[in-house]
Amino acid sequence: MFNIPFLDLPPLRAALGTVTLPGSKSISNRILLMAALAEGRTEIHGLLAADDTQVMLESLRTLGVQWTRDGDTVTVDGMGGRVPQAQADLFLGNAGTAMRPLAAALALMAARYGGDYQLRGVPRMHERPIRDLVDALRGLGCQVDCLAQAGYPPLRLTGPSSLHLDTPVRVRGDVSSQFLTALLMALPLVAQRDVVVEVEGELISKPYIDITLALLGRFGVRVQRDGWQRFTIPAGSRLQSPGRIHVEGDASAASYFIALGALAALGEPLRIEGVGSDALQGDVRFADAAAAMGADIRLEPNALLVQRGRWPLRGIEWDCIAIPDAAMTLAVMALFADGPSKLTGIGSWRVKETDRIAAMATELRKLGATVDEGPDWIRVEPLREWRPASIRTYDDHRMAMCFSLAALNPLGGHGAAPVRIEDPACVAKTYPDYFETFFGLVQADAADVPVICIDGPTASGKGTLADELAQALGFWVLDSGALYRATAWAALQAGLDLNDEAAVAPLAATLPLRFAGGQVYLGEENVTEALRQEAVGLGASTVAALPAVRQALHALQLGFRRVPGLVADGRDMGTAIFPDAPLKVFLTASAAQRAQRRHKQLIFKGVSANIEGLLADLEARDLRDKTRSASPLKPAQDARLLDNSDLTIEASVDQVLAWWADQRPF
Ligand SMILES: Nc1ncnc2c1ncn2[C@@H]1O[C@H](COP(=O)(O)OP(=O)(O)OP(=O)(O)O)[C@@H](O)[C@H]1O
Ligand SMILES: Nc1ccn([C@@H]2O[C@H](COP(=O)(O)O)[C@@H](O)[C@H]2O)c(=O)n1
Repeated sequence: MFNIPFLDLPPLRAALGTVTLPGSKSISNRILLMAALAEGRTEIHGLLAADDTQVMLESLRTLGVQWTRDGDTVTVDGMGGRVPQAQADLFLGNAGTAMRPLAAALALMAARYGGDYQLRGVPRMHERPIRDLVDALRGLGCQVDCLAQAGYPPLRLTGPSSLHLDTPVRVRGDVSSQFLTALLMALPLVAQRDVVVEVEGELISKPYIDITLALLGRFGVRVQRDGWQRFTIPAGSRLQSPGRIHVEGDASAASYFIALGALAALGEPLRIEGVGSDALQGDVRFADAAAAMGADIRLEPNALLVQRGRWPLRGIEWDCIAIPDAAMTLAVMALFADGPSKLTGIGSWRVKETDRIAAMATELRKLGATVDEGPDWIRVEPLREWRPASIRTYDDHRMAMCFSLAALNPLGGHGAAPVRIEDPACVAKTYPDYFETFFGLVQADAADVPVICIDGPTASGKGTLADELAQALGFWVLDSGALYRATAWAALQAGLDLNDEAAVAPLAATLPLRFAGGQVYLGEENVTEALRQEAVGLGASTVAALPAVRQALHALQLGFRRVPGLVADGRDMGTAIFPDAPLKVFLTASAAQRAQRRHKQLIFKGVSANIEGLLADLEARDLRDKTRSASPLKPAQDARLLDNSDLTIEASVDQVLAWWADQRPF
């Protein structure tokens, strides 16, 4: 996950590949609660691993539920209808799918057996209305207190109290369908007699109720539904574990990849695995809206294949009442259409993680779009002159994910503009690896992918600086010295003369080199430590003077220029490999300083060394690197010079980040 203040996306032009969706958030949290309330042990496969499921799991543990995790399988020992802990204080973050169902289940538990539970969340959770559920629970006879503001969390649920199950439970359905879901999941706990729930007002997000009913069915509870206004939980209903259950992929998350395919899968379709024609989730109907805009979509039972169909996309008017979450993606797709698009039925956006209508309109306008909004609709004009924009995400995972698609702007107008996503880590709520997955599918012109070059003599701190910059910006790193070191090491292992250009160059061209998890591998062998030996460094500077070796490693280095960007450390990054890089830094420090740093580094690693010897070695290496004919060590003409002899690592990093910030258009 990119846990950084912002993530810059370069302009993107195509998409290709296969994505396997994470488990559905809505299904994961429903199953977790049902498994906890049920009799028996449930093995849940494909559970979403994200913030919203984590708060549910932690809450269940606080309530005394036993569960274990093995990869994406969680095994829950059901508590058989009674919560072990009669008192608990639960923090539920911003997870509506945890707050509402837990409120209903614990209110009924407290009423029936006695108890005292407090449910709280982040400040935004305390602004999200829950009055309709509170009213319904109070109507049932539960004791529910709103601890800050009437109708909003935090809540306190106490008991015992007597329940009135003989008259229908009434709940409003026009603000959030989660209130009805919460009641339907909790009422089997007290269904000694038929319990009837009546919905007041037009029920929104009906497909989510279908999910609830289907999952209740898997747990042995067959709710009778009369239209969308009346639901009966038959007397004697009890939640019983189905044994094993599988969570289907997240259909709302699929919307980003459906859109990606519709916009940018130009030759062959993007394959989206985890949801398909037999999906439970209503958000899979997003595919209908995308198809109406022109996407070419094929449905398989557990997969979607999407590619560009009509182009430009068609502007649409669409009632999104059944797909409120996925509908946000349509608003960004609308920028690529041939006419305006109007999305209606999205009043619930106002009470989600943020006021999504206001947030969407504000951020689309930053890109240059013309947007109108109403209480429950938004209208978006297509965009031709895109502006680089820094997109605020409002602690809303869906804002971050759907605005990633704006980086495809070269497909939808003139020019090519980078897009900045602020607080990209907000995707942790439902899809921690979203950006890594997205980057694995998209393609950019190499020239659009930014590179920061850090060249300079040995032990000046290039590697350290490059790693810190890459971490701060979410970029890849190229330690080009490792390529020359690996060549030298492999040549030494093969008993070659390091000056034998004809023998060493073919070795460099076919190095089975792999970087993974901060380690360097040659074939299956981890050579990270071996390559850092001083003798190998000296050998590297010998083979690096051979033009055929440099030529052999050239294409390999270019391959590191990948979305979202690269920090490249070496000797000729700015002069020979990435001459078009937008920022080149030539990093130096006095030879004495560098010898001291290297000495300290080696002593720290437990390698004995003396400063005089190190100084002599590094001066010899500097001389060879500077005086060789092929790509000698020297600053690029447009490089910024940074002498860090008297700078801390932090100060050097800040300086380069400041130079970088100056160049960005945000
Ligand atoms: N500004 C700095 N102040 C003090 N120490 C530093 C500074 N920058 C780097 N160092 C330290 O100097 C040592 C050498 O740094 P590093 O390995 O990053 O250099 P390098 O230029 O990449 O070397 P090489 O070219 O040999 O790979 C490390 O121990 C690092 O922590
Ligand atoms: N772009 C580069 C990088 C390195 N070299 C040569 O490799 C030697 C080892 O590099 P380190 O950065 O790992 O110390 C170095 O002394 C150079 O001779 C190079 O030529 N070009």
